[in-house]
Amino acid sequence: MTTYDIALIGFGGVNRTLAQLIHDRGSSFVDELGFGLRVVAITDLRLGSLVKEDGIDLSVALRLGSGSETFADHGGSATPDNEHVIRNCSADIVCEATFTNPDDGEPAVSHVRWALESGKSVCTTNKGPVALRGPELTALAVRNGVHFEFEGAVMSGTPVIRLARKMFEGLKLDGFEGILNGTSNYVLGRMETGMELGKAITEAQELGYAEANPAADIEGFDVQLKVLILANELLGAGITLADVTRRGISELSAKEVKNAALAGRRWKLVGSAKRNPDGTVTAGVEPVALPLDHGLAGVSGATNAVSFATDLLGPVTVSGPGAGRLETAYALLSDIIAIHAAKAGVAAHA
Ligand SMILES: NC(=O)c1ccc[n+]([C@@H]2O[C@H](COP(=O)([O-])OP(=O)(O)OC[C@H]3O[C@@H](n4cnc5c(N)ncnc54)[C@H](O)[C@@H]3O)[C@@H](O)[C@H]2O)c1
Ligand SMILES: N[C@@H](CCO)C(=O)O
Repeated sequence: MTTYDIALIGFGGVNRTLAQLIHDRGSSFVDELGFGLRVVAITDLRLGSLVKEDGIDLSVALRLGSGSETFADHGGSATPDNEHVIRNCSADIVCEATFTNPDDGEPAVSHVRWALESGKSVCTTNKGPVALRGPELTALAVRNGVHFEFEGAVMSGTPVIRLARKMFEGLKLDGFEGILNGTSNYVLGRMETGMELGKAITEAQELGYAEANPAADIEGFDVQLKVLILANELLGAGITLADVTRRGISELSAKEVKNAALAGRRWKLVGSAKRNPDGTVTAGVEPVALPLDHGLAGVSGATNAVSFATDLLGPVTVSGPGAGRLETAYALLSDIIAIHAAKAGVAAHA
């Protein structure tokens, strides 16, 4: 029976929920998915680091976080020791779910690089490494015979990247437009009811949607990274973050948002990219007051949706959860499933 040993880098909402899934359903994975999962290392800024080659007792790890206990109280260290843990633990797969840093993607870029260099595959929901160093890290994975998967970096557990890659073969993608941030979409919906921006943001934080610094959601930095990922990964745009224009929603008042809804329009934060006749790609993020009959106007709450412009089918829209601890933990599980399938494929052709 195949068992994958997992290292969890960052033990917050997403990786903690993945650990809960493994704890609760791990025994059914073997029958359902053809493999078992065992967590052999966890690091976190607040909890430190814990490494157990025969598997960490997740019922113990999952109880930590609210009190003063750290991994140091359970045979581990009070510090994350990320490079040592990532390079030396026995994990087959590293799940990187630390804070997204939109400036340079660090330290997550280093976490991913250390894992790939030490022959470990990586699954990540962290947009930084994917948006800012994606091609370089993918090439490093190939050179080391491992996998770099990042389905959860865009639209959480909604499999937009793998779907476009596998199901759009033969189609020419000329662009996309979408609602790619659950927090801002949830906030705009609450503002339509008259709720002030600050209170709506607090609600999104309590629901586990928001970034550590919610300005990333509200000012469009999160969508800017996601537009860059989709443009480069799916349109082959070859652009950089500086090429993606950005405006957020903090410029909108609750009154403007509410009045627009009364006038038959809905404010949405829209990320888009369009291939120009000369082959270059123009990309950006901006708030738009959409007419109610627009395909994206009805996308509410933390739901995301992206409509791809294709040559043979016209617009094709993918919609689903764009944020949420469980939804995003599933994205990491879907990455592990993809790695297992790739390994099985290789074995089948060996
Ligand atoms: N929550 C969602 O809905 C969602 C959806 C898609 C993608 N993401 C992305 O997934 C990542 C994790 O999201 P989350 O909701 O779990 O965030 P979170 O803030 O709940 O958890 C992040 C954890 O990482 C830890 N951490 C930060 N820097 C670290 C470091 N250098 N070493 C070790 N641990 C470190 C923090 O202590 C924290 O516990 C983020 O990059 C986020 O943008 C989140
Ligand atoms: N904070 C992000 C999480 C998903 O990337 C959002 O609200 O969409």
